[in-house]
Amino acid sequence: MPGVNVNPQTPQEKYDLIVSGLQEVLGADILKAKLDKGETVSLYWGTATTGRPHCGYLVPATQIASFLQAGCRVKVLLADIHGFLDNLKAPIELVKFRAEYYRHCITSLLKAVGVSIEKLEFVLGSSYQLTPEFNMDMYRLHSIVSSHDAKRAGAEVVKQTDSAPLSALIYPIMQCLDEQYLDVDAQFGGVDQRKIFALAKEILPKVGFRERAHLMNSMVPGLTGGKMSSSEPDSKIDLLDGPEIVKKKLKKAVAAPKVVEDNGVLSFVEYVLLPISALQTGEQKFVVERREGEPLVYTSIDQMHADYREDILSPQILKPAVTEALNKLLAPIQADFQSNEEWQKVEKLAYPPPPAPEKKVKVKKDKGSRFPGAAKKDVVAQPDGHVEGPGSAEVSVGKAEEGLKNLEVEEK
Ligand SMILES: N[C@@H](Cc1ccc(O)cc1)C(=O)O
Repeated sequence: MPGVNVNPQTPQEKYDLIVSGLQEVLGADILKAKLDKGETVSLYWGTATTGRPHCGYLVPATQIASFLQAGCRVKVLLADIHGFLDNLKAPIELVKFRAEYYRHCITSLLKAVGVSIEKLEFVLGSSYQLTPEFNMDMYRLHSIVSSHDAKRAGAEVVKQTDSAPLSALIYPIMQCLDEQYLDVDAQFGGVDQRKIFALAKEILPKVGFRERAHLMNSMVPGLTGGKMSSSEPDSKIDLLDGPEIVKKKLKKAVAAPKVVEDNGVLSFVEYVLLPISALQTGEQKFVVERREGEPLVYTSIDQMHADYREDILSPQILKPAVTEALNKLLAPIQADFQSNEEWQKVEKLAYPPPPAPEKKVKVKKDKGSRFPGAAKKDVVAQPDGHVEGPGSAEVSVGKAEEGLKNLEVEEK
């Protein structure tokens, strides 16, 4: 956001701050018209509550910080039903705990990037998406959108398979309708949401609702290289990862020397660290210490790219600087977590540990299990809970650990 006024007064300055750092804006006139009338722009960002929020969430959080600084009213949609539609195997109660976990994470995350969270409102999807009104409007939209168009809209967002469940078609339409029900002027999301945004722009007016603006940020490569994926623990840095883990993960991060394209570490500086510095101090600044010589002081990403291409700024000196800055951002989040029992409790409920792995044990003594004739034989506790052993029928005895309750065993 070089040259952007972070304390905007005029409509133009406000507009410039809102769109700074974005890759694409659809319906700019909608925003400008509001600003010109001296009115407050309201917008929302939705997140489906699935895997644990990781450091990649700092990117939208930083953008939201800019929106708030520009005077916008911001809603964060905790899209629990979308989380369910996206992963039908996750029971709905789990998705709700996840929504609660997300609320804690995002609140703390926004505080960490310097946003005063009073200006922000969280909305739980299921709080209005289950009402008769919303559902009737869904049916109206279903009647005017072809399954082909619904499928295409979700192509980059919803899991695609040959015989996708109907939920994959409902998801994008529901996201379109959220704009109406959240009563906002604009929706913000990654460019991966573009096709859903385009569908919303097309279909809302057809059922008598107003067309919204759409703000998109680029898909920022994951900090550790490649795509950040919630399902691969090492590919992302969890918000609760302590300083040593962050250091280790960043050390392993892919950041080829001299290559600025698809460089997750540099992108993190560009989309998170520099904008945060600008919002907090009025100027973009990032300092890289060197073992010899003066520290390198950067005030724009272009300077950093130029030095990186020349290897003046090497991954070896960049990574420790980013590690330190990231740990500084994460420290207050982790302190919040440590001091918030409710958050800790909900974490356990939202992400229960995976079932105990298969365990081979030798039974020393059977103190009355429901496992006839198990004593002194080799038994295997299966992850799904039943215990198998030679000469025995499979007996289901609950979780693996549970199944061993009455057996005095020797680990093999
Ligand atoms: N589609 C968004 C989540 C979302 C859900 C509903 C919305 O209304 C907005 C956004 C994602 O990929 O994470």
